Amino acid sequence: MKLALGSDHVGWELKQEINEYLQSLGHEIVDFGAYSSERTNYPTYGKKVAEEVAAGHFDGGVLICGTGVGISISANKVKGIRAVVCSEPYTAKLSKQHNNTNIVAFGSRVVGIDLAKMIVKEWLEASYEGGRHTKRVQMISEIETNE
Ligand SMILES: O=C(CO)[C@H](O)[C@H](O)[C@H](O)COP(=O)(O)O
Repeated sequence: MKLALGSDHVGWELKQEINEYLQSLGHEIVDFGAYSSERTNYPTYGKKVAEEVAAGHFDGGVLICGTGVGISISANKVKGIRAVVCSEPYTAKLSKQHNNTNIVAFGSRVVGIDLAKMIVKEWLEASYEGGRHTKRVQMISEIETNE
């Protein structure tokens, strides 16, 4: 898969490790920053990755900040984005199966590298189930349209 990565300065180090891991699994990665531990602002990167995914340039996105919360909130402000923030792989898996998430986010202050790897692996390997979930996901989209 072609994946867009983003983080703030707090998530930068973990993003480097996740980038290497995803490439080792054969995925094509583009890192949209941050590119150092110098203090920056997570909305910048949440928005950029979300816009790239929403535009169809990537199959999905991975976002990392201190908790995963701010950067995922930022991403979810972009139309067409369903970003999940999670700290264990079960939520990541079901977010794809039931909610058709297209971005997974987590926090470098919350999960270590091994759990982060499990989260992204479960998320990437899961597939959206459609069926009874289709109407609900459409209802989410309609919220955006009716803004
Ligand atoms: O977790 C985050 C947002 O949900 C951010 O990484 C931190 O809250 C924060 O922005 C880190 O910035 P700091 O100025 O270095 O504390």
